Amino acid sequence: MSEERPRQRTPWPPVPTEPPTPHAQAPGPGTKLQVHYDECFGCGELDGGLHMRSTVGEHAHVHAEFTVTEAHQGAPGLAHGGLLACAFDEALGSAVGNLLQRPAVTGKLETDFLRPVPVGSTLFITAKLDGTAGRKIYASADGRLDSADGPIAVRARALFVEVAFEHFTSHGYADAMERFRRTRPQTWDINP
Ligand SMILES: CCCCCCCCCCCCCC(=O)SCCNC(=O)CCNC(=O)[C@H](O)C(C)(C)COP(=O)(O)OP(=O)(O)OC[C@H]1O[C@@H](n2cnc3c(N)ncnc32)[C@H](O)[C@@H]1OP(=O)(O)O
Repeated sequence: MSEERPRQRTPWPPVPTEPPTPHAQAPGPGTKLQVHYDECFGCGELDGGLHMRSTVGEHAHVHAEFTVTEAHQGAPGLAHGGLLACAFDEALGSAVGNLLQRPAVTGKLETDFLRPVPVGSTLFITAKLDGTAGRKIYASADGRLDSADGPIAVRARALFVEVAFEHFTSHGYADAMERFRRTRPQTWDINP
């Protein structure tokens, strides 16, 4: 189960990109990121949610931790892969949204599950921005077992696509922007 084991991987990002430039008002290293929406399954306050919290690291990285509980099992004593993918979606989305301050949704999310993740373990996830190409934002993340320098258990790569705020109001709740602002008043006053 060495993390050096070669795996067939396609080039990433898959298209030519610009370097990702954090927004001038992006939170700096050490900032503990706020919940972006209090009913979010990943970071919100919902019973049964993942309750993930993220912190901005150096070099436009975002660090998140996800502790696997009995409520997250797939096989006995082991995390469900789909739930792990969800934790990565949250960490990657948090990096994209907070560092670029651009509203974006996940268009594609790819995960490599390299090691089993047992109940009681904590995944230390580091997400980073890899490049942008117009509305397309590429990001990737590693999840290490039980410490920031533990073995990599899960890797993920994602494409986020920037959307207008109308994406949320026309496909979700009509009052989506009020709901976002109720949780984080200033963030959603930015112009996309
Ligand atoms: C702002 C402050 C934020 C604060 C913090 C926030 C934290 C958030 C944390 C939350 C975390 C949780 C986050 C969540 O859970 S987000 C929820 C899960 N995601 C969704 O619901 C998204 C559903 N999909 C859509 O709405 C549309 O399909 C989108 C908007 C994605 C694109 O439809 P649209 O009609 O608008 O655009 P387009 O189709 O012309 O595509 C545009 C470009 O993208 C390329 N493309 C698209 N899809 C794929 C694909 N699968 N593989 C490869 N490429 C793909 C496409 O080829 C094109 O490229 P090009 O031809 O231009 O070269």
